[in-house]
Amino acid sequence: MTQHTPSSPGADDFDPSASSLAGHVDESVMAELLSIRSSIDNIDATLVYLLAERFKATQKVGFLKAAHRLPAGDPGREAAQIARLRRLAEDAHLDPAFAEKFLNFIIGEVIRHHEAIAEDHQASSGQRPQTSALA
Ligand SMILES: C=C(O[C@@H]1C=C(C(=O)O)C=C[C@H]1O)C(=O)O
Repeated sequence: MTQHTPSSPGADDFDPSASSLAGHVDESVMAELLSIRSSIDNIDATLVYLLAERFKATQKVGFLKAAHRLPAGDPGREAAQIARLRRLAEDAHLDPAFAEKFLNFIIGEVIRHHEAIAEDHQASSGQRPQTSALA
């Protein structure tokens, strides 16, 4: 059996110099590209850790809602969050429409998780599914 012991958190078989451009562009251009990509690699790793932490928190919300038979989605909270993120995005020179789309994508996934948690909770406690939703 082969043992895999990463030398640093997140180290794996990732090749930071992997590129379809290798051999097709000037070496100095490639060097500059790889240097910029090293920042992109750090940012992407951070995004994964941030999302993992966010989902840890939203899972806790899902269990709390299931235990108290609350609806998975909270449109009032979502509207407030989206308005806030749109303002932050504008200040940060990020397209607010993209920020909204991205948050909506994540929220959609969170709501799916909450629905699954509620179903599991109802199945294990013998309760009937909750049909009412708050507007
Ligand atoms: C996490 C929650 O559940 C849902 C998911 C949200 C989110 O991912 O930010 C926000 C509101 C809810 O629709 C919550 O109610 O706080």
